[in-house]
Amino acid sequence: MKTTSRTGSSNIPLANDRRNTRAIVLTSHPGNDAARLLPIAWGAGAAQARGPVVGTLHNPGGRNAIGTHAGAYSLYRALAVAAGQLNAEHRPDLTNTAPAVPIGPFPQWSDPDRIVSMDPWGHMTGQAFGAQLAQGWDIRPTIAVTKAHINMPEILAAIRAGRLQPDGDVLSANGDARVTKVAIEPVWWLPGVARRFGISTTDLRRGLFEQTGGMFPELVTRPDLDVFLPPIGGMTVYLFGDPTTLGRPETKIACRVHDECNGSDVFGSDICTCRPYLAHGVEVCIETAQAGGVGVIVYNRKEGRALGEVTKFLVYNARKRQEGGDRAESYFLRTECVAGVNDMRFQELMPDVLHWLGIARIDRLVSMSNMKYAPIVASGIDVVERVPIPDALIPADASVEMDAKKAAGYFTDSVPEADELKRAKGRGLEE
Ligand SMILES: Nc1nc2c(ncn2[C@@H]2O[C@H](COP(=O)(O)OP(=O)(O)OP(=O)(O)O)[C@@H](O)[C@H]2O)c(=O)[nH]1
Ligand SMILES: [Zn+2]
Repeated sequence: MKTTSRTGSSNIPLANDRRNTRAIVLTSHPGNDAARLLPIAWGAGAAQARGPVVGTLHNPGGRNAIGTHAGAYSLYRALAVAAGQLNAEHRPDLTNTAPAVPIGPFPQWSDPDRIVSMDPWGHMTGQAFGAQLAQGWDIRPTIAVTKAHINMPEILAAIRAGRLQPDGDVLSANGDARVTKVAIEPVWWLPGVARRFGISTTDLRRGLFEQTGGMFPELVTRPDLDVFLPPIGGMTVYLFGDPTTLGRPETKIACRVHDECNGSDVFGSDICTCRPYLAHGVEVCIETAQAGGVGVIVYNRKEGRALGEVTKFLVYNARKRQEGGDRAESYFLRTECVAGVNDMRFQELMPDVLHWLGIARIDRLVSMSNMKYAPIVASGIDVVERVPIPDALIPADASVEMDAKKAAGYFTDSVPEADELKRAKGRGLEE
């Protein structure tokens, strides 16, 4: 490759020569200074006692975690560096990037087993670890908190139908809703993740090592490093109402925890209920915020029940081509045939973000999924009411999915009869 080529508008001086001559330093064996000088005491009550997570790539001895920040994008970063567009030594200038609204600390942050899949101090790195930053440690935020206005056609329709009333604050007459939005990257404390699933840390680390094709040797060679920045998508939280009232027992909370479905969420595909239920969740959140509470939408990047979109589309074909047509009875089976399981979302980790927000009770949980409800309750959060999707919002082609979920134990008072499940209700491939 020609190392002098440069594209894009970056003015960062290139380190091409260094890029090609820098020694490769293996991080797979102990002797690591950061792990000794900045140990992480996961779940310690105060930031200084807990210590910062350091995933820098500049100094292999300056790390106390496995993996890299924004792990899901690390290969794009590798391309940018290899192509000479990004200086591998670049350190972010974090001026003015601090949270737009303070969140926490909450008592839940100081229980090591309560939050194991994100860093509760991840948005407060500048504030909490100023001393270490001043010493030159490369400490980066894993959470960013900002503010926005969002506008969804379903919310405008709810205003027109008289279900929502604009108040000029939470909701404007043009359908704009004011939100605080939070982007969260995963940070796994491996002993806690293993305990959540009732497996040994050794088995977890071995599984992670093998299933990533040996991408992170430290998983097996560095038992002194307990924190892993996994190369997977994180989540986004949308908060409606005043987030500074979170953590107070009197604050009413509405919540939808939603898993990504690009086809429906973004493109409006009618094969499932994802976007309609998400929009209904936003409506309930706005109502709750207008009554003085906080509405919480958690959007997890777990496309196709964490099986991925290719698997999902393969399954759609299999469902629609099978003898007897697309029907609820074989809905999960068709997924299992392709993926080996019908779901890999591991909702056991999902309540972490709710504890990070200081939530101890959800007044209105906008979900019918027992796979979400059970871990939320088991993690110590009370759920007062479960809000099903209104029947009128279920798209025509989604009735196969809805019947299958209800038959599999979805929260409902209308479990479909066996005959219903056998009946082809979904469209064929050419319809
Ligand atoms: N693999 C696969 N995934 C699907 C299919 N239909 C929907 N999904 C995925 O299933 C997930 C649906 O998640 P949610 O909208 O949170 O719904 P849920 O888990 O059924 O629970 P509720 O909260 O009651 O809606 C998303 O990740 C979708 O991408 C399908 O046919 N195959
Ligand atoms: Zn969907």
